[in-house]
Amino acid sequence: MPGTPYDPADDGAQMEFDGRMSYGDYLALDKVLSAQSPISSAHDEMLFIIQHQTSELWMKLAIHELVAAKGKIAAGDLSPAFKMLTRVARIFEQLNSAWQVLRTMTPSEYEEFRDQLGQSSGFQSYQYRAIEYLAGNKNAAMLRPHAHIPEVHAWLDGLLHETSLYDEAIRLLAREGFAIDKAMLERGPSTPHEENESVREAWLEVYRDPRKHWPLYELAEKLVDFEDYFRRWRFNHVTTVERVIGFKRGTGGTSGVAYLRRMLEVVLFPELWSIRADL
Ligand code: HEM
Ligand SMILES: N[C@@H](CC(=O)c1ccccc1NC=O)C(=O)O
Repeated sequence: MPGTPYDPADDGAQMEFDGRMSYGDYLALDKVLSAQSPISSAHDEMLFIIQHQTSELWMKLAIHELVAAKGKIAAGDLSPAFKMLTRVARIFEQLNSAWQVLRTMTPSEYEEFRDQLGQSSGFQSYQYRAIEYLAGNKNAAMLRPHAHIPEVHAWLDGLLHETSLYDEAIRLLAREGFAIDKAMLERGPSTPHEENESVREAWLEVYRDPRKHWPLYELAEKLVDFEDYFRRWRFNHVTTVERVIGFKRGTGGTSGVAYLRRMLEVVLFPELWSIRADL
């Protein structure tokens, strides 16, 4: 009715929360929204903090999905693993779009607070390292920046020594009857996977007759999708870094863009890429 302000309570909206769980209670918004504490007076520092915090939240979900997907592959229960891996790819798609927000920050704006960051850097993101370990990019040297937080170090060390998502896919190939080298199956999982002929042969067979091996074929494509989006994340990162700090050294102590370009060469699932030339 004109002139009468609408009151959603008339429609049944709950308006009182004494003793009842509210939206903010459930989501612990008191904690989440009080965790942004800029250390400078630069306007863009809030953007920088929120960009990283939201990335870390999405990474938390990606880890949750990757751990579960690995378990499902190990159990031979592929359908739920497919859903989880699709979700991980979508998370990376989301993180890839998010760079557009950060890119609105110019070098001059970043320089207003960069010095205050000290030696902190995304290089020390333990969730990022966890994702790399889960995917199979195992490098024990990356544990060192976490020695000062024993629980985090122990968690990452555990992931370093556990099988990766790809190790589990290869074990599944063996269980499905493909002739996978024994050494491949028995290797300690704390070193990075290196391209292996028996694994290549197995995936080739899968791709040459998808209908016969549909679940493995679908698994392979989910893995490729994940790696595809992950590569795009690395590329977006290095391009944003070049745009914002050029070829300056990183606060984490690395050469910066040169280091990140080197990381673009990482291949998580080499056989799944190399067989494409033979199909
Ligand atoms: C203006 C924005 C950014 C700049 C200038 C920047 C710069 C850098 C640089 C130079 C490095 C190399 C390590 C070092 O510091 O020496 C690095 C690593 C890293 N950054 Fe960023 N970064 C930015 C935004 C982000 C964002 C939004 C994230 C998301 C969480 C992120 C995550 C990482 C990760 C995970 C690494 C380690 C990569 C690896 O070791 O492969 N960075 N960053
Ligand atoms: N490595 C960046 C600093 C940086 O980007 C950063 C610093 C603290 C927390 C997160 C960061 N993001 C990604 O590396 C730089 O060299 O400017």
